[in-house]
This record gives sequence, structure tokens and C-alpha cells, in this order.
Amino acid sequence: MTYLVGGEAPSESAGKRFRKLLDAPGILQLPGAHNGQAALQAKDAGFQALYLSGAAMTASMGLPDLGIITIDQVEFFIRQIVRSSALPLLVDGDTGYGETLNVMNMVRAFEESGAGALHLEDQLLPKKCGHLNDKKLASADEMAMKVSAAHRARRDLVIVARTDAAASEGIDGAVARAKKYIEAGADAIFPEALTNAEMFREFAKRMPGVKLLANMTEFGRTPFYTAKEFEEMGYSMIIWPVSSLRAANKAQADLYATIARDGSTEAMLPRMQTREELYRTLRYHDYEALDRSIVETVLPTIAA
Ligand SMILES: C[C@](O)(C(=O)O)[C@H](CC(=O)O)C(=O)O
Repeated sequence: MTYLVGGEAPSESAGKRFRKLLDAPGILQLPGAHNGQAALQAKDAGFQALYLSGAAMTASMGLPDLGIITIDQVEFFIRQIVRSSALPLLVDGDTGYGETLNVMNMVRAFEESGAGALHLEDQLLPKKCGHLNDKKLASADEMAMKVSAAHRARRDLVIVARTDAAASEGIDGAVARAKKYIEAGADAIFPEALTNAEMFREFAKRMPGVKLLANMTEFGRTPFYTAKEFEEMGYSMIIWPVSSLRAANKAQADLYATIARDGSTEAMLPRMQTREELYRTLRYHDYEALDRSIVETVLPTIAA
């Protein structure tokens, strides 16, 4: 299948498809896909939905995750992932790129680009990775207004409200904010940077009936828990936001070091995706077959 045949694209909106997966039994597993190639590889591994991380997008552009990219740049990532994989995608909306109207503009832009869900956080700019120190928070009311704006702007997009409050306001503060964000129209809550299983359980216990997202980012404050363990703790979604980029970047650094050392890439061959694997992942032959089929339709062979 290729994205070039419009009739083969899913007819149901990405938002509706994302919501169905979220409502299905079991935890929805959302590995980060930082570009179209990663999306295809995740799809081939069997995942039904994906996550687009702000940290991974910016890092792939050689930039820090401080909220300095633009909506247009994010749309470029959303489109390539949706086109290549056709999977419902949860997109990192950071702080919403401004205030109420900017949030609404972002929601429209992301939904029109093919996103199925987004998350919006209660930090102030310059925002930071949720697992770092000294985050500056917006007031709960300011954030609730953004959530309400996102809710008003969306057609089917699923709205996840993230709170970064646990570090500075404790679980009580994070729960109070989360309840306010749900009242304002959020479909789900992302409690960021909880540091142990007790906190995850406590948060879930105090938010009964609310869909919750767990962030299993590496090198952060959350210890490793599996998807199953988060499900048992009461979570409905899990993201591994930056993992694909971290793995790819490490391999890339090794490649450059190898070339600098050997003047050759040969030692890296066992760790490279082969041409055959690349073309298979890209569905290269489907594009060729499509091209041939058009030629055959328009230029039928004329009997001599
Ligand atoms: C989820 C996150 O916002 C992201 O951009 O993917 C980051 C991930 C990270 O920096 O590890 C986060 O703030 O947790």
C-alpha cells in the first residue's frame, strides 16, 4: 500500500481511530517515531498507534527541547509519519505555542495534518523536559483555559492534558490540577515525571475513571516499568518518546567515529539496515507496481 492512492487511506478520522484504540481493553502502547521511516519500522513491529515527541523532533533538528520550534515544523513531522504509516498519532503540543487562540490554531493545524491526539502541558516558556529541575508552571486556571480552547477547536482529536506539577506541588497539587483539566474538557491526563510506583498508583487511585498516560522516557526520573506493569497500576497509555531517536543517534555517532578511524564504513555493515531491508520498509515495490499499473491502464498494449 502507498499513500498515493487516496481511496486506500483510512476513511475514519485519526481522532476517532485513536479514541477507539484508547477505549479498547489493555494499555495503548505508543512508541515514539521521530520520522516516517521510524513510523514504518514501528508499524512493521506490530504497533497500532504512535507518539511524536517534541524532544525527538527538536533533537533530530539539532535543537534543544525548549519550545522553540514552530507549528509548521511539527506539521512536517506529522505528515510524514501519517502518510507513511497511516497509524493514529499522539503529538506533543508542548505549551500550545502561545495562549488561547494560538492553542486553537495548533489544534486545527495538527488535526488537519492528520494527528489523532495531542498533549498540552502546564509549563511556561521556555518549557523543559519534564524530568529536569526548576520547571516554571502556569497557573491551573491559565492551563484550564488552554485545555478548554483545545476542546473547543478540535473536531475528533483526543486531548491529553499533561501536568508537570508533581515535582513542585506534590501529588496533591498534580491531582487537583488534573481534575480541573478534565473539567475543562481534557479526555485524558499525563502526570509527568512521577518517580516511583507508589506515586503512579496513588495518582491513578485519585483519578478514577480517567484515562492516564505514563511516560517511560529513559534517563529520566521514572524507573523502568513495563507496559503491563503500568497497566496494572491503572494507566491506559504508555509512551517511549525519545527511544527510537536515542538508538538511531547512538548508531549514527558510532558510524561517524568508524569512518573517522578507518576511512571506511565496512566495519559498520552488520549494524546497517541493508538496501533490501530499506526498500521493504519503504514498500518501494508497491510504488513501482502502482506506476506500472497506471502506465498499463493508460497505454494498453496495441496488438500489431
Ligand atoms: C515527553 C517529552 O515531552 C517529549 O518531548 O518527548 C519529554 C521526553 C524527554 O525529554 O525525555 C519529557 O518532557 O518527558
